[in-house]
Amino acid sequence: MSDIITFTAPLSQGFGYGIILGLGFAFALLMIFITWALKRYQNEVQTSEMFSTAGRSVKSGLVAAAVVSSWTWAATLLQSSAVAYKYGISGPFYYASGATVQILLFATIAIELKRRAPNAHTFLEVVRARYGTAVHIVFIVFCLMTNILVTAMLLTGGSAVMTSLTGVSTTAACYLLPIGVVLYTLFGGIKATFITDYMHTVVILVVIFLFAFSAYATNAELGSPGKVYDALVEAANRHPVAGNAEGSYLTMRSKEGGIFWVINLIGNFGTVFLDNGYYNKAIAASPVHAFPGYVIGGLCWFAIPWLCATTLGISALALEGNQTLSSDDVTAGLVLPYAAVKLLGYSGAVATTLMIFMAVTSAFSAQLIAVSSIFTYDIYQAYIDPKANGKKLVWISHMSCIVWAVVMASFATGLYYAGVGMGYLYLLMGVIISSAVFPGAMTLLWKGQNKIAAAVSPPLGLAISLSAWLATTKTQYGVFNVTTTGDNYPMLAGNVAALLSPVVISPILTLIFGSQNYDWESMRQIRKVDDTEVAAEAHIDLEMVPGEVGPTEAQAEEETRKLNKAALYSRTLTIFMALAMLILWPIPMYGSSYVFSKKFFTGWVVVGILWLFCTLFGVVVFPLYEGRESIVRVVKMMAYDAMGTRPAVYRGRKADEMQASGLATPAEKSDGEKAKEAIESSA
Ligand SMILES: NC(N)=O
Repeated sequence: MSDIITFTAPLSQGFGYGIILGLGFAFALLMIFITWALKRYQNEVQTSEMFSTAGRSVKSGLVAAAVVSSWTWAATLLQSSAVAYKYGISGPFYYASGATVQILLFATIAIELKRRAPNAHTFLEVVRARYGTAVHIVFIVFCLMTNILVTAMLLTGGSAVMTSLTGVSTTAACYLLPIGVVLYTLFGGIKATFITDYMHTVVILVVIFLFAFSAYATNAELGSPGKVYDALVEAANRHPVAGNAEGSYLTMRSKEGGIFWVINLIGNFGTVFLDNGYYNKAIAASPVHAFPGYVIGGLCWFAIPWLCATTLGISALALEGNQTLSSDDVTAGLVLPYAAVKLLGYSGAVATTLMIFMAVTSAFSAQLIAVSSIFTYDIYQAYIDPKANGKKLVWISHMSCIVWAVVMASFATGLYYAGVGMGYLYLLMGVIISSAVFPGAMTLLWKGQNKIAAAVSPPLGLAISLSAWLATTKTQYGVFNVTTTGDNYPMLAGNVAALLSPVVISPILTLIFGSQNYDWESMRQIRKVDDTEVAAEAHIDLEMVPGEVGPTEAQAEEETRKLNKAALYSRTLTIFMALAMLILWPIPMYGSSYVFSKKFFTGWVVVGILWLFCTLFGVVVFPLYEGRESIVRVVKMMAYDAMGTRPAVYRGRKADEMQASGLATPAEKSDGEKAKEAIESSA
């Protein structure tokens, strides 16, 4: 019988509060600077359009980086390591592939959204335009449930790690973690969060490399794939894994791992297809960049949980000796911090605290933008004040961020006291939300689905999934508690029922009540908000703010032509990539019950490390390359400003107006025009 590992925080509480509050405020300051610079040098005023759509001009590199950062939750690092610890080498793959295919498939949805509703702010607006109020309300509920679950997982996972490593109170962590991120999201809106998210991703990648090189190259106890391999063989001798081929940790043939894979796949269909954040990013992308942005983002993201868990979850097994982590600690997400401290001691604890802080805050900021756009456009503007101007909508966006953060901190604290950890929520998410995935996707893909099918199949699917989940718990265990309801089998039943029941219900209801035969016109009629007042207050001409002026007719036609061409190509490519991750790669390995040889394991680890290098290129180097002209222009203008040699042409006046008001000289006029041209060409 192994001893249960007890945690002693290696860092001080002062360090924990310093990271949570200090880094939070530092990012808020940085965001104030970025927002100021974007306004001064790029004319990006925080109009309501800018706050939630970034002027619809973001390029694929930055879209990919934003997808990676908002899809890298605390769970991506913690839960993936937990399943590696429980099921062995298959766990990281099942986590990573089970959450990558949805991003790849979403690329297709992103194109449809751009084609069919070019002026939409949220997915829900599109639902309303097609089906009207009843269906809109159903989807508001499902989308908000998605945001509740994701935010709760961020806070429960993040606070558990902060407590285990620094000893800060879990309640305090739940309330303090959101402060900095709310501040910086308020100042920055979606565009500025794209930029800070980029920095968060850099930190996360560097920390994963640090741990990977420690475990597989430099660590005194492990230090090579061969030694890790030997330690895994010993671990399986001490406690063979039930349901794995030969009881080994070194096989993809894992029954429980496979069950987790299905649950993971289904839950993540919900958290991508029903999270407004992913539609927000598609909306923020310039039309032709949405598809490559999502494909690059998905492929780059894969390596994060895969290598992180193949390093930390596996190192926990290799280094635990005769001890073992309690199942509560595994569910709470503490495998990763345990392994990090075992590998790198004090530095491992510091690196983990930083990495988890970055993962929680960047994903949290994406949640805030998503939720605020629902409250602003889908609740306030839709039902409370349809004539609200841009200024009022910005205020509503800000208030909803603050209220959401307070409510979610309280909810996460409640979950902590109820003994519900991040791992439980992770398995549960599909049961609660995934019945809206099929009718939601069909809103953009199938002209037949009628209003009744769209309104009824999500709640009916939810009733079926809850029944399947609870009935399986009852028949398997006879009692309901966190352990029994959180077991793999009840969760599997609930998840499968959630995703698949609407696949049957929606077509049947469409057949009974008749096809809608939708012409897509009402989606195209969605209009932008009038931000004239906000721009006037910032002394900037509205037409100079990126995204405020629509394309000319010729430009729109050209965009539609490109999007139509991309639609066919994207469907083929994304379906092929999804099949490769779901069938071509794992199924032969599962079916053959192959147990890894030492050489194969070494190759597996090397591929993981190389893939993370590709990620580094895709979401760190590529966005810089793509944005090089804007970066050089902004840096040059900052230098002019600092030297006092450049007149303030970016104060939002056209040069002729500046002249009229005595602010400009003829030389400034040509600068102003150049600036405008530059903005147009960068947009
Ligand atoms: N984003 C996920 N599922 O890690």
